[in-house]
Formats: sequence, C-alpha cells, structure tokens
Amino acid sequence: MARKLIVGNWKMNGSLAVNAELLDGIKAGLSGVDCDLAICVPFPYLAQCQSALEGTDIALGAEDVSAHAIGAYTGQVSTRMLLDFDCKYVIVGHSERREYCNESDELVANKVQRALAGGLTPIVCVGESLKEKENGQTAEVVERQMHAVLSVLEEREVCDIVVAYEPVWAIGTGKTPTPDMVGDVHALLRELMIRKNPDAVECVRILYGGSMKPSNAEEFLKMPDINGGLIGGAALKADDFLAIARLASK
Ligand SMILES: O=C[C@H](O)COP(=O)(O)O
Repeated sequence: MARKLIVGNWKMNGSLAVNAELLDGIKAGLSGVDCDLAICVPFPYLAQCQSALEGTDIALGAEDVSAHAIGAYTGQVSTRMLLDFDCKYVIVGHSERREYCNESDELVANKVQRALAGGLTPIVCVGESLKEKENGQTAEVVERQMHAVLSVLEEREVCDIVVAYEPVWAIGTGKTPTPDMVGDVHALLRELMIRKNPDAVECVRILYGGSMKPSNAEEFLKMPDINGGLIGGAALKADDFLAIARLASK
C-alpha cells in the first residue's frame, strides 16, 4: 500500500501574514514526518505557497478547478493556471462546493476529467449529509457520487485519483463517525474502484475527512482501508497539522 497522504484544506481562511507564519511553522517542524504531505490553498495564495514550499517535499494544491480548458469563463481557474504554480493536487467536489455552488455529480465528474487531462491529481470528495445518514442512505449516496466519476474515467485513470470520504455532518462539527463506520465506507469505495480497475486494490488512496485532529487521528489512520486524511480546521495550526502527519508516519 502506498504511503499515507495528509492534505490540509485551508478553505477560505488565511492572509499573507497569517499564511507566512503557518508555512514557517510547518517547515520548521517536519522532523518525524514520513508520509506524503500536501496543502490545498485559496487561489490568491498559490504564489506565496509555491515560493514558501520550494525545496520541501510538501506538495501544493488548489481547492477547485474549472471543468473548461480555457476561454470566456469569468472567475474560473484552469488546470494550466494551476500548473503555473506547480500544483500537484486539486480538490474536486468538496461538499461545500456541492452545497454552496450547486455542483452536481456530473460537473464534479467533468472537473475530475479536466484535472486528469491537465496533469493534476484530483482529490475527489464524496460523503453523505446528516439527513441521508439518518435515512440509512450513506452507501447509496457515496456509491452514486463515486459512480458518476468512475463512469467518465478510463480504466487506467482509476489509479490517478485520490478519493476523500467526508461525511458532511462531520465537517467542522467536532462529530466523527467511528473508525469502523469509515472503514466500511472506504471498503465500499475501494470495491467500486476495483470493479473498474483491479489494480485499485493497491494503487488508490482513500482519505478520511471530517473533524480529524491530533486527539482522534490515530484511531482512523491505523485502519487498513484509511490511507490518510483531508484536514480542515486542524490544518490551520502548524502543530496540529504536523501532529497528524506524524501519526500518519507510524
Ligand atoms: O476538507 C476538509 C474537510 O472538509 C474537513 O474539515 P474539518 O477538518 O474542519 O472538519
């Protein structure tokens, strides 16, 4: 199985000054970290982060990308633009974009295709809402979201994506599913991917996201089917982000 991957998603947080302190703190505390690390940041801060991360093994990513290659799409950002800043990853289909920007399964799938065609690794987010969880629809929802993406991928491309399971009700709430519940969803996601490409059993990294912090990260990261974390709030504090990264390095 591949090394674990810890990704910080800064969301709509930060400023040049705040970011500088956070980046300095992360770079100064990397001893004991032996997992893959990435930070996904707001577009205006890509240049700052590109420069700060130069010479480190921390990869850079964006929080969204356009489904279009180039042209009259005011406000959108293309894969080529992200490559100008050495981005490796892009988050696609985060529940906050599905909810606040009305992103459909189809649009998410188109963005995944565009990201891959542009040479980026999409971190594809799936997850159920509280209502869907209470209605017992978790498997149905993540299967629908995953199927939309898998249906547009070539077999070989299944190994080129990262998947993040983020129950919407766990994001920023302090509530978390049990590691066993997450393990079950991850096993289902992996099974769907294996059906498309048997190599997915080894090659695909499936992350957990939702209120992961140093005090609960170990119980998730020790599960065999959980290959890392997509971290929101705890990625805004260097010590917390690094503590999670160290737990992923065990
Ligand atoms: O992308 C990150 C997730 O939405 C998790 O956010 P959180 O760690 O603040 O719950």
